[in-house]
Amino acid sequence: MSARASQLPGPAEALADRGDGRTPAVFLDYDGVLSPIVDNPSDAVMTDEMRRIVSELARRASVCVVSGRDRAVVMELMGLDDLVVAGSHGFDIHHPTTGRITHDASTGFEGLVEEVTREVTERAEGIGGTLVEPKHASVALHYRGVDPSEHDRVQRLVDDVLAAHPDQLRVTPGKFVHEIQPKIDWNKGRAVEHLLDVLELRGEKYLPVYLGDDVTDEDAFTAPSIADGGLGVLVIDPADAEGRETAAAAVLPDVDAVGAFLDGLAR
Ligand SMILES: O=P(O)(O)OC[C@H]1O[C@H](O[C@H]2O[C@H](CO)[C@@H](O)[C@H](O)[C@H]2O)[C@H](O)[C@@H](O)[C@@H]1O
Repeated sequence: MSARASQLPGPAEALADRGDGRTPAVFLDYDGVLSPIVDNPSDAVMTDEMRRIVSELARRASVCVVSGRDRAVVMELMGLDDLVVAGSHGFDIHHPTTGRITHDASTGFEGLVEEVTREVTERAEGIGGTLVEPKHASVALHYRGVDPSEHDRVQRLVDDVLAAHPDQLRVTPGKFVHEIQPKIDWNKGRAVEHLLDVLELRGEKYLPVYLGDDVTDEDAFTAPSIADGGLGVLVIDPADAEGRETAAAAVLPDVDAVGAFLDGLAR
């Protein structure tokens, strides 16, 4: 079910309505949730204060990070290596003690991703302001720094790449970024469901909570465990909330509010 973001309550109110005292199983997106959106992706380093909050929460509850980023990159930006992290939009999942967490969609596309990353990198060199971000299981073409008059060229580049691999690739939208991925039925929502199984977080004891800010996070908000009985929290600037339909059940306005919410969770 989708709602206008501007009409949703804060998560504390949404949780009070549920009033069930379950232990949260927390799933966190990275950019726009644990770190504010900035011009250069490599500048999105998590603050010491957010690191403290997330680490302390992980002592009280299960915490997994589910990011569009390459797993190694998001771990470095967080400065934490003791959390379960699902990188590349949930394709590449790692547990700090047991190692790689496999799933049906996790292998078989490495060569294609490498080939497409090369192709995108070569073609993007001709468009000023683009930034190519290679990942384990996808490639991101950023255009935040591209003059708006050139956005069509960026779109054409992506369309051409997709047209050359119509059955193998898809593109997911983001904030001034095109994410080119294998065309596989896997996303952040599937990753959350998989993690709930593998980490044995199912049952009436647990409340699955997912915080995200982007279009790809809607896959997690609509995942059965979040949509039915869990809690999806959209992080969105109130100025943008009127124009955003979401499957989340609650909203927070910014990264600071995320910190305050996580700090108070499971106490
Ligand atoms: O799923 P997430 O952890 O939220 O990652 C989504 C994408 O985030 C990054 O790009 C976005 O944030 C950048 C830093 O604030 C910003 O410069 C960029 O315009 C945004 O699109 C990241 O670079 C991507 O790889 C992620 O897929």
